[in-house]
Amino acid sequence: MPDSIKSQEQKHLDKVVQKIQTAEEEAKQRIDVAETDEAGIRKNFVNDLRIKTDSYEGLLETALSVRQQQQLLAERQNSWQHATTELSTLKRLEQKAYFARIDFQEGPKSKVETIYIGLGSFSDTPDHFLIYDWRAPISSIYYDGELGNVSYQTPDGEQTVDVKLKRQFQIEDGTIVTLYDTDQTVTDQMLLSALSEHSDTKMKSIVTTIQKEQNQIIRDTKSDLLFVQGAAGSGKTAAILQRVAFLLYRYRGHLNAGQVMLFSPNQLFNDYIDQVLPELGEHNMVQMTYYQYAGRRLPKIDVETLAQRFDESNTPAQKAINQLKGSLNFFDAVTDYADHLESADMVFRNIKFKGDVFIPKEKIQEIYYGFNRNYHLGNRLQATKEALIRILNRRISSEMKTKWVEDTIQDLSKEELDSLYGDDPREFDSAEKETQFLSRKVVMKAFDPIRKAIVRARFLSINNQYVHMLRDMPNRVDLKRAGISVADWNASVEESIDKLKDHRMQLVDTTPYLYLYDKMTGKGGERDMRYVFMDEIQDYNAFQLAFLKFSFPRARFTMLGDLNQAIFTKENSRTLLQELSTMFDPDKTRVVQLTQSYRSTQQVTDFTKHILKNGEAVTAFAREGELPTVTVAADETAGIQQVIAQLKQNDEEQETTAIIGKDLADCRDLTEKLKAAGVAVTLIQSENQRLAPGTIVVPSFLAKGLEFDAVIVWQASKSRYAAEDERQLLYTICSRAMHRLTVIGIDELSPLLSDVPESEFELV
Ligand SMILES: Nc1ncnc2c1ncn2[C@@H]1O[C@H](COP(=O)(O)OP(=O)(O)OP(=O)(O)O)[C@@H](O)[C@H]1O
Repeated sequence: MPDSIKSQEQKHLDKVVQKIQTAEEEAKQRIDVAETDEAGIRKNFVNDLRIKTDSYEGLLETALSVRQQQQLLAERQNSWQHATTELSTLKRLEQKAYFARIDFQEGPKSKVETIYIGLGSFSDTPDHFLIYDWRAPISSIYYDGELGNVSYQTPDGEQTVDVKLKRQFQIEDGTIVTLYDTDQTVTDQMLLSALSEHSDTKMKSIVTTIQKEQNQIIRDTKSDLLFVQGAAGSGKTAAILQRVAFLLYRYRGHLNAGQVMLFSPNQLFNDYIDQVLPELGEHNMVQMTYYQYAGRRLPKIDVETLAQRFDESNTPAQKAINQLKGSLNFFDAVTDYADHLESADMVFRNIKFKGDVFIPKEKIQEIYYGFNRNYHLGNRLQATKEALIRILNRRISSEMKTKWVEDTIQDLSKEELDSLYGDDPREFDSAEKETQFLSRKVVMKAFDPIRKAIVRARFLSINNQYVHMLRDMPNRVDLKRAGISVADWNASVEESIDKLKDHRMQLVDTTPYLYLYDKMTGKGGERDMRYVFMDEIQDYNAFQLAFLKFSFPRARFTMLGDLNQAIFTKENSRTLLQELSTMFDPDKTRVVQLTQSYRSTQQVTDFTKHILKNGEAVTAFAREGELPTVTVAADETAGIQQVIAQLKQNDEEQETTAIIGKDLADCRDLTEKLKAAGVAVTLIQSENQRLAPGTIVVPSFLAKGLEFDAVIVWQASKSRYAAEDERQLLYTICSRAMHRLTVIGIDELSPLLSDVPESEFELV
């Protein structure tokens, strides 16, 4: 690139930066004005306000004046907010005004236009944009195409332009460090340098180097279901975060971050990605793991944790049962069962008062089933509650005459009396009237828990109902076809009952349980949620997906996953896809496949992909690195020595390392031994822990979605990874490495690695 171009661009940049600085000054002034005005209004508010309460007109005048002041304040606050947001965008732009320039022509005769693209828009006059936001429709041409004709979507339809120049900049503190012109033949220099950087405990935005396929995901506005199958490291997570930023921009004013939700694989991952949106000047969306989502609604039940689920070793019968409980078939069966409750079989509980039955369950049942067929579960329950409240109100008078009420009144202390009288006048015509007043108050207070129990539908029993449903299931699903004997099913029901008694539940039961509860109580889901994102979809089951669709009826779904990394559902993940396809309108479903892996060097990607058999396609990105190393240590002590030596080298070369063991027990053991040898490491034991800088030791099931400069696979031995269904797990672990992969087996290496050609690793 000739220096003259660089200096011309620098001149242009200087001009833009100068205008940004002017705009910053203006924004600051507006902030000052708003602050002074606000202080003034508040001060005058007190001085000016004359409270006139002697006449109706006076009251009205006072109210109007308060309202007027409030409006003035709100306006100032609005303009303060606006200017503050603008100032923070300007400050970011001042450092790095833009990262790309595009020259294009709208038609053969039109003149060539130049635009610059950055993290936010900036214009010096309303129609003169010096910088375009990367999310603006026109900016799409930077990501979507090379030179020549490129189309992009505008709110008015598709537009095609002839791109003449595509230039990328690296700018630091207002100075152009480098710039490249790109065309088809040149590898993307910016991407290469972005990918060669060291890992961090926080993910960064990829706005400057979004790739064409990723751009399709980011800018999709049509699909009800956008499904992305993407190889490990293909930027699925990166793409959804930029997609959230895009949607918040595209639907500004109609969509806020609270209406966007991301289900992520674990809390560590939430922690890892939580800076990306703020970096882009947006608020974070609602972020939760499915476990947290379900657990939040089941505060009294201990839901099985990830670690417990990972350690579970199920018999073939249990596996078949879990598979059935996670299927769409089962979802339909629960729906049927719930519909059937409209006419029979709802389980009721007595409403009790002071240990005695107050309204018997038979009575409740009579009321509940007394409404006509037009009543569905939701309004039937509502009508029942209303009827029960009426019964309760009628019982007040008779209860007032009982002995306990009289006794209670006798024993009331002065404070208790005062609180019963409240603000009511204490003048009564007779002592009898006064007793009556107090009796009513005493009874109403005592009935309060009953009132609450009715309002909260405590006369229903979700636990009993769930058990009833499980017992009834053999009538609704074809157990034989699912490969389950009646005896095995019944045994599993008993097991669920035992767990429930102990306030525990397997994850596979939580969703049918919640779904049944929502159906019983007529909940229609959260209608306000507009976009739901689900990462690592391969570890969900179809029931969960159907339930989320039911729970967020107005949301559009973006689901991302990698069938190669199904560490919990294993081979079942393939049936998930089929089931998913029946849940959404095919015309509104879009499937995108990402095969290029950006995370790892070519050498690491080539190695890891040979772990898979019949896996989804993975292509390495041409970034060179060293060959992975494989060691088979004679015993554990030798293995640990190898870990220590490797850590030393990684530290010297400033490569952040994660040592990934299979389960928690292995990781604990290794951590202790490393610490005893004087090596500083942090053990990550649960998904609720924070990611720590420095070397970490982490069990496989918590490493999902994360990445590290260097990975040491601890105990890649036959004793740990031998079963065919552990291939995906081993693949997931190895694919966390960005630059360096060290595989250490003890005694005998895992046979799952035997297909990796010798030329793809170094034996040490
Ligand atoms: N277009 C891009 N520009 C720069 N970096 C990118 C790009 N796409 C992906 N990356 C980087 O590649 C790495 C992997 O991306 P990400 O974690 O989003 O992949 P993933 O598909 O979710 O992977 P996995 O399924 O293995 O968790 C990240 O460091 C991300 O920043």
